[in-house]
Amino acid sequence: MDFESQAIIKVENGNIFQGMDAILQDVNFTIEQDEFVFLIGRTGSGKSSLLKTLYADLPLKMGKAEIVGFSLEKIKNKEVPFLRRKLGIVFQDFQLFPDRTVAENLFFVMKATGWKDKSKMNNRMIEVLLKVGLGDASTKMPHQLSGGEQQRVVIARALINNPSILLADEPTGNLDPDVADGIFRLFQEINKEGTAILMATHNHDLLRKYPYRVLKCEKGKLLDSKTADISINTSF
Ligand SMILES: Nc1ncnc2c1ncn2[C@@H]1O[C@H](COP(=O)(O)OP(=O)(O)OP(=O)(O)O)[C@@H](O)[C@H]1O
Repeated sequence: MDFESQAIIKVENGNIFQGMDAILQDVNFTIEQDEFVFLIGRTGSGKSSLLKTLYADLPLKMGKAEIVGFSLEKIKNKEVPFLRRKLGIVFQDFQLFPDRTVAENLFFVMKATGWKDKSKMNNRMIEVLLKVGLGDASTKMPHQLSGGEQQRVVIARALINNPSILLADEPTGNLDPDVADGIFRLFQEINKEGTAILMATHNHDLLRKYPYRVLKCEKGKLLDSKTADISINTSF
């Protein structure tokens, strides 16, 4: 039996590019199955670029990275949907379809990721909505929900395929502090149930309140609170 902890993400000497521009160099980190990790750094420092590389929206041109069993330096276009099926992605550019109900939004992702059985789809739709505290929202249109509720639907959608890890880019941005707190607590519950979380955030309050591990993009490097002293009090 293997008693070693299970790495969900392992990046070795990774280089993050936007086109020809090197954004982060010599990136090294591992995230284990049960971890909750904040990703911080000033605006433009490379947080989104790193997350996009992890879900294969940007190519890993140099170095090695493994995520949920896929090697990013080798991944082929046709394999990307299979990678994304194993990830939960909560991103600002992955918003809900405004002209479809909550249920239709969730079914859309299910169909795109290979679900076929209508009654299983219906059960899973109800299950993920209950998990995010929106058991009665399935027939609503996104505009009939508050910002925090819409974000919960986005999280429900990310949970559909039981991902091993959630990648979240500013999931509490644009929300009132109380609502942001509720969304954050939801992420904590999801984490306690065994899903790793990598969350990019500018929210100083969260960082002060919850002493999770921190990865910080700074001057083209990725610092890790496991091995470096990262100040979260300075502006970032
Ligand atoms: N689509 C793109 N094409 C070219 N360059 C880009 C693109 N998106 C981002 N960049 C550049 O890559 C660098 C890192 O941006 P990125 O969005 O990863 O930063 P970030 O830390 O997520 O910022 P923020 O906190 O504002 O979201 C910036 O210099 C940015 O201008």
